[in-house]
Amino acid sequence: MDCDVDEAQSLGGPTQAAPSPAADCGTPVLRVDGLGFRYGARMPWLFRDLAFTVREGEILSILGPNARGKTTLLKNLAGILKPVAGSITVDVPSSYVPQDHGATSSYLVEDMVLMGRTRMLGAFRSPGDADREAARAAMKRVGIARLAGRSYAALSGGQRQLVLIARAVASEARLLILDEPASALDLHNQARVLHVLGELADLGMAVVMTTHHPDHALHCSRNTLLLFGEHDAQWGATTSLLTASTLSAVYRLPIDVHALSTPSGTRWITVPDLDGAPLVSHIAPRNEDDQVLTTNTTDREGR
Ligand SMILES: Nc1ncnc2c1ncn2[C@@H]1O[C@H](COP(=O)(O)OP(=O)(O)OP(=O)(O)O)[C@@H](O)[C@H]1O
Repeated sequence: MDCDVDEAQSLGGPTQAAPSPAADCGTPVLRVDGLGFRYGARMPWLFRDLAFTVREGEILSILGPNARGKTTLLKNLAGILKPVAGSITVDVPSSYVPQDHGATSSYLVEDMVLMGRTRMLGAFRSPGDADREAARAAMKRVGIARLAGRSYAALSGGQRQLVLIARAVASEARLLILDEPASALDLHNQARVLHVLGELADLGMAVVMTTHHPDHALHCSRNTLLLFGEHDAQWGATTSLLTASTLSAVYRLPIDVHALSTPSGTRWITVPDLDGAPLVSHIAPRNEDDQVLTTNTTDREGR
């Protein structure tokens, strides 16, 4: 089979040109072209001219500092926000799992997961045995079968996160869009969720997820999108993109990347120097202090 190799996409960068995205034979299910967004005409652009592709069976990680627009990008991909520029093409049913776990619902967990079947049922059909079985299978896959009879509102934040992931799995979407799916989870459940996402990808599902864990991206994502400002985004093969120098520049913190040889292959781990954090806040976007990030800022007018 012939494999298309996508063009490398680099919108400037902290240290180097973006490496090419990894080649893949899967069919593209999500195509983003020239995407730009800002929350109002007088607001700064969060990102501009983004272009990337996600294929069936691929997990794309989106990384970047706080407030750089990762959630906003996911909301664009999920159709919750309308792009201000450019286009998004989604060729398969998708399901969005938000970062917020606000629990106002008094539904049982099994009913929450069953809601994932709504797209298949349409407006007027009640769930049948097959739908209940799909919901049960999704809960089992995510490891929350024992929570089925519990009230969703009475769960911990991490448990609710797993329920929402199970609901997305039950929906049989072919593209999962997940906002920090491991953020509220303990180490065991982080590993579990990454494992489940890997299994789903093996079955041909495409996954787009944001994460603050470079290790998670290195573990499971062929390609990564680094988002750190209007003029600074890179899309490329994860192991080539997430180097010590790039991560250190993006997060403004000395970060080492180590390769560990394990029986199942090379594992990459990132080690931040927690004493190396500058005293200035890293949260405020695009102020004068942020210039340290943009050592290789591209002149957008020249493109
Ligand atoms: N509805 C909104 N109206 C105006 N500005 C918004 C709105 N939602 C988010 N923002 C702003 O857009 C910027 C990007 O927010 P977003 O939540 O997309 O960032 P993020 O990269 O996901 O952040 P984090 O890593 O902290 O979750 C922030 O400065 C935020 O305050």
